[in-house]
Amino acid sequence: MKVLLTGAAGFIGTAIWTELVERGHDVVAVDAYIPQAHPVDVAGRPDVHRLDVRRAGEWPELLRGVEVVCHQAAMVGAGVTVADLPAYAGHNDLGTAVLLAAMHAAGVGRIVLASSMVVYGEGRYACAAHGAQEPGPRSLAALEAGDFDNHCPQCGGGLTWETVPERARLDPRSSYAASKLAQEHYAAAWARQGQGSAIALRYHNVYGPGMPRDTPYSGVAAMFRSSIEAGRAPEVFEDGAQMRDFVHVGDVARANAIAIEAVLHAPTQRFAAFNVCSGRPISIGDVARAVAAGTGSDLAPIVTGRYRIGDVRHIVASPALARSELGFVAEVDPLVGLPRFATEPLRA
Ligand SMILES: O=c1ccn([C@@H]2O[C@H](COP(=O)(O)OP(=O)(O)O[C@H]3O[C@H](CO)[C@@H](O)[C@H](O)[C@H]3O)[C@@H](O)[C@H]2O)c(=O)[nH]1
Repeated sequence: MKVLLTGAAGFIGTAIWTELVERGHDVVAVDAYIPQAHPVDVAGRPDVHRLDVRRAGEWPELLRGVEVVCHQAAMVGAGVTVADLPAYAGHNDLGTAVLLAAMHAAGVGRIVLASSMVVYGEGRYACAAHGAQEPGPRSLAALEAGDFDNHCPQCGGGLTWETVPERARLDPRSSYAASKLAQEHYAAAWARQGQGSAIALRYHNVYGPGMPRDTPYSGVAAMFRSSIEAGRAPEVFEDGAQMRDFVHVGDVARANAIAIEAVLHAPTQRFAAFNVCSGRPISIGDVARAVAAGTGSDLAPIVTGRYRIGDVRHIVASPALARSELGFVAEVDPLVGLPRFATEPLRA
């Protein structure tokens, strides 16, 4: 199958590219031009077509004969400042819209889109007395007082977290999250109007070799190992009990390959979203301990009680729909993958 892969030179794109080639697919590798804090250097890579993702004129030639597009190119991270808003909208929203229009014009009707768990906002919660709850953002006063947990809006009591299914309420809370949800909406509209079919893969916390090193936009696992390499103990925010799902980049690549094969045979006018996660929830404190153990360092993680405004408390995916509909099950347990990640090469 001929697949056009955008973001091919990035951390996740590189892993997908390898997986697709191993499966015998013909890959048109594109590095969509996204000037950001940590640009991917494709100088000296004639196998990667470099273009500005927002420029329509460059797509028709590349899309010739393509059956499925795998769209990974995006500006990532949580949105560090308000000044980032136009960059997220330009590269993620407009970039995707331009690509979808070009696909329609070229008669390419299948797309797999990289989305994110950030479209959910907070995870899912239940109160023992009042059942399912959707807490709003945590107040600054509560965070300042070291009260990191969400509370039941009805009784103020504690909430237990639950895994988030794809049908959960969508509540994007950052510029990045807004742009990821917009990408999903554009893909759904394109599928309906243009007789296409789209699958969005909502990645949870992805880690693995080639991950960008310590930048404001990189994930916490890379930050923890960078701290240790610099001789500093990893700093765990809040109380370290916040829960996430850490999924290995190799599993993410496999999920994309499976989705590409599935979307080719999916009915037209269909949009479907799937969580891509390990299915093995882990606390951030345990992530820090797993990475520290893998480095062999005796620098124990420090729980600082510091916090980031806008962080959600717990966000843990349900892997059930991806398993039942796509047949995707992650292989790498974070308790094995994170210590191993501690000594794998990172991207500068
Ligand atoms: O030095 C640090 C940095 C972060 N954290 C905590 O670690 C957790 C995870 O943080 P992070 O790795 O930044 O991921 P998330 O906040 O879960 O996810 C956001 O940040 C990721 C990295 O940019 C993006 O991939 C996601 O889409 C985006 O939602 C949060 O509770 C942070 O407070 C620490 O304890 N210490």
